[in-house]
Amino acid sequence: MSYQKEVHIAQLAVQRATILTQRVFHGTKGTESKDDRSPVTVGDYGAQALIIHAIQHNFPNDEIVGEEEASTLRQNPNLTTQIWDLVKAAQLDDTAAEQELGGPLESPEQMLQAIDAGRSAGGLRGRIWALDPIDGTKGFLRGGQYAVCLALIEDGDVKVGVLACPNLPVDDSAPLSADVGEKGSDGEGRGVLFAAVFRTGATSRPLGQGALRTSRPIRMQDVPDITQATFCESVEAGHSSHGDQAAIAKKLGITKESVRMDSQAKYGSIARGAGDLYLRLPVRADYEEKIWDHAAGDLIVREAGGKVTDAEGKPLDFGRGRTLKDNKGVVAAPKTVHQQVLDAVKSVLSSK
Ligand SMILES: Nc1ncnc2c1ncn2[C@@H]1O[C@H](COP(=O)(O)OS(=O)(=O)O)[C@@H](OP(=O)(O)O)[C@H]1O
Ligand SMILES: [Mg+2]
Ligand SMILES: [Mg+2]
Ligand SMILES: [Mg+2]
Repeated sequence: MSYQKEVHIAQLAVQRATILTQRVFHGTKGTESKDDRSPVTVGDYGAQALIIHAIQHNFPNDEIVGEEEASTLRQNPNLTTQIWDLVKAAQLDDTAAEQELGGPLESPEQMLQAIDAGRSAGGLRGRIWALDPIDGTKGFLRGGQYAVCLALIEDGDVKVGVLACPNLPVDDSAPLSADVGEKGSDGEGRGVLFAAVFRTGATSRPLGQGALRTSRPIRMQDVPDITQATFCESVEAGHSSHGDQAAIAKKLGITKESVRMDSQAKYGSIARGAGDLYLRLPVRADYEEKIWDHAAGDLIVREAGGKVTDAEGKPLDFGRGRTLKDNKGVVAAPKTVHQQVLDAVKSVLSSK
């Protein structure tokens, strides 16, 4: 199977969803108090509805594991109306592309049903889409990095992965910096769409509507000297262990500051050679990573010449349900240096 239709639809679907998420961000900027999470709630539900509608239109027999579900939304008609107004209005300029996605949704009830179609339990058999409508919620709220993430898992293996990152530079060669990571902005030159298909490589293209089909290949960069590597990690100290990650970097002789950014933008950034390593060491032993937080990024990095494992060196297992219950942590690096990085990870973890 070539998965050409799947990747094409997935790209258009996340692209359309970012029209909504960007409108939500701009529409609420300055009007909400800093700790108000309502924009992300609206964005999460709206983006999930739009993407599931597109999947169901094109692949009606596939299952979907989506992060959100509509039960609390059903109790809140005002919020439902607010989201419905945004969902109705989020359309691609390209009418043929819009038709390919099934066109606009028909009613608020259809929207709620679409959101709830993301309830699959996942597992080892069949075609299952993993969807994170807004990954990096904190990044989204502060105008920093976030991603709209969609992957197709077939019989437990990721076959297609797409990541829309509205606040990353379009330019694949733009170096990572703390500014790109933590602040970001969606001004000129920002917005990138990463994609990968199993065994055919990874690509990026501008997220802007003018350039629907101008993908270019991306590769991780060589790391001839690990001490010069740039590593990415989560912003939130509660999501990955900054202390362990600093100790691993030190063990490798890395002196550069880490680049902290929210979301799977970390996977996209290393896949295109803007950084080198992504380290995510667990803070709590009982947390199970969710498949929608990793599936697309895992494939994009592997197809760009990288290797992705957990902290023990096992590949991420997407066939175990809604979570990566057999994995702890994430270590993503170019193939050539992955073992060296993993040795440092094991050494730091065993000395704790
Ligand atoms: N305890 C714990 N440990 C690890 N991961 C967790 C944890 N709690 C939440 N999450 C998930 O982290 C997702 C965001 O990951 P990031 O790497 O972007 O983290 S951060 O936002 O920079 O902190 C975030 O995804 P979103 O909810 O889509 O933002 C969560 O699914
Ligand atoms: Mg997430
Ligand atoms: Mg999310
Ligand atoms: Mg969440």
